[in-house]
Amino acid sequence: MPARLLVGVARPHALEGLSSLRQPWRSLGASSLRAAATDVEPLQQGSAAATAPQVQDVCAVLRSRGLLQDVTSPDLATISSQEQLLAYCGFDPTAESLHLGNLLGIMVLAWFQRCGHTPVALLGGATGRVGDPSGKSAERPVLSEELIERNVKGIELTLRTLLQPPPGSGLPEPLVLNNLDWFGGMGLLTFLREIGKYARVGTMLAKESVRKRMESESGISYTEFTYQLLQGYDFVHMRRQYGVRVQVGGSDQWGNILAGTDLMRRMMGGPEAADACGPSSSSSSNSDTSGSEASDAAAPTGTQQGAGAGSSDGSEGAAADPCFGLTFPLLLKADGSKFGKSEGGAVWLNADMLGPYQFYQFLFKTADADVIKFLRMLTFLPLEEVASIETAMQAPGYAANTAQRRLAEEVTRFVHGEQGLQQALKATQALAPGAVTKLDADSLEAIAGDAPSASLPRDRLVGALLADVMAAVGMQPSKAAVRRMIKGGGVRVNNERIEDELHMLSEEDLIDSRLVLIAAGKKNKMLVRVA
Ligand SMILES: Nc1ncnc2c1ncn2[C@@H]1O[C@H](COP(=O)(O)OP(=O)(O)OP(=O)(O)O)[C@@H](O)[C@H]1O
Ligand SMILES: N[C@@H](Cc1ccc(O)cc1)C(=O)O
Repeated sequence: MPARLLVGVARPHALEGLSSLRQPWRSLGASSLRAAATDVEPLQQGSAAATAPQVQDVCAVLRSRGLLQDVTSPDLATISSQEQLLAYCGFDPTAESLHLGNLLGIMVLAWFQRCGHTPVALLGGATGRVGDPSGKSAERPVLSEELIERNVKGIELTLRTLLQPPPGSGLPEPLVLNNLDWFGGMGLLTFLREIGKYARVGTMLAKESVRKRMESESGISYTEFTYQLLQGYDFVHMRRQYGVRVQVGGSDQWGNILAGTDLMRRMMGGPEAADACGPSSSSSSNSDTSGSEASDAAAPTGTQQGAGAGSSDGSEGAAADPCFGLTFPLLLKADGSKFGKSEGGAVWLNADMLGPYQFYQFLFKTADADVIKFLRMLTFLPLEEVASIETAMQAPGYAANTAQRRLAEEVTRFVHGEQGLQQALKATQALAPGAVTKLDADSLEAIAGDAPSASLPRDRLVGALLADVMAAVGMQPSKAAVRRMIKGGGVRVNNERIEDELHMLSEEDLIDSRLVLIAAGKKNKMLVRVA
């Protein structure tokens, strides 16, 4: 029996019992991984191959979920159904947290993992110091070393947590690497002799990311121009050291990914590497390549094959195993702009930067037009279930936002765990107008980032007129305005409607003796703390 594909559960922790995948390579050192990966027997239906590690065609899965835009060779489909592969995605530490757009890369790695392959998360400790010009109209600011280190820690934890397989699931453990480990100690002369020698300036200049910036007034620095070589070498290095054979990234990374396969061909040489690592013009799995860097896709490949063949670290044999690049479409907002961190209003994955309640609420507000697509891309729900949600949406009697609720629950559970989801659900219920759920201070703190907050000394809260408090914190322009709102039934304290214009706040109104939530109408909420 082929391995069952692991769908239907949002968080890997919940996977126990679902998997028949094993991981015989788990106890192997990193350098043995490649050998182990090539020892895998092809999977055969109903044969003794049941004892071999189980792998599946990851391209078919990714395509069905809308997560495959381009692939450098269609052979990846066949090879991924026969051999265990290591697939990597890189993340530069340009912020303390990853964001919703980055979740796509994590999902793609997670699907590789669920198909029996090893996900490799690469932290760009070195590349983050250089700055990727892809998709950027201006030079990136230079971040301090301390900030980069802090950011690395922040995103590393998220990657490790989200890619952690449940104990006993049999899914491969993730590998988390940092490119500062190989670039940190590399001198300029080594870089120029060992890497730069194999790069072609013409090809580098032709990259969309470089070309666009060269046309701009400020141009491009030599530093950012070099970025593609660093990312390219990452692939070469990880292939040699760990047997990584696939690089994935958003469609904006196509140029950098090709820089990797190109450099690999030149540095490692051999006709097989040349054949397998180059992009194939017919390989695009999706005719809509709008997100890809068009000129990069058309960049000449296979020219100067094997130039400088052979590598200084004696890994020529690696050329026999083809390597691949794969991109997924960018996650776009309703206005067509990319979910990112530089574009403002980032939907952070780190709970310290965006609490589970706000994260949940953001997904809950997904437009009807996007929700099915997001269910496919951002959750592990079986596609049949997504299809039935889609059908239900068109049927009479559909309760509005059912699909959005499911999306928000699945993604929040995956990112923030069951506890985070429960916190988000509790705050959501408690804040529904007229809700009977009692608020607690933690739920209130969870929404604090959403509602503005203010502080007042205890003696200006306890025993004070509500109208005075609301005017003092600026919720209404005057006490008279507050009184009018109370009369109209628009004022709530901790979600309970206030009917008395002369209502006084008491100690009982202070949740956990430190917080009170005041609402004037549906949208104007304020969390008032005891100073
Ligand atoms: N909206 C998005 N949809 C899909 N993938 C994305 C999105 N944003 C970023 N990625 C992918 O996440 C990986 C890491 O991206 P990175 O953190 O550098 O980008 P970013 O957050 O968009 O940065 P910036 O906003 O500073 O450009 C890349 O593979 C990139 O393509
Ligand atoms: N260039 C990628 C991050 C990355 C870094 C190093 C790599 O080897 C791969 C990817 C980005 O900015 O999104």
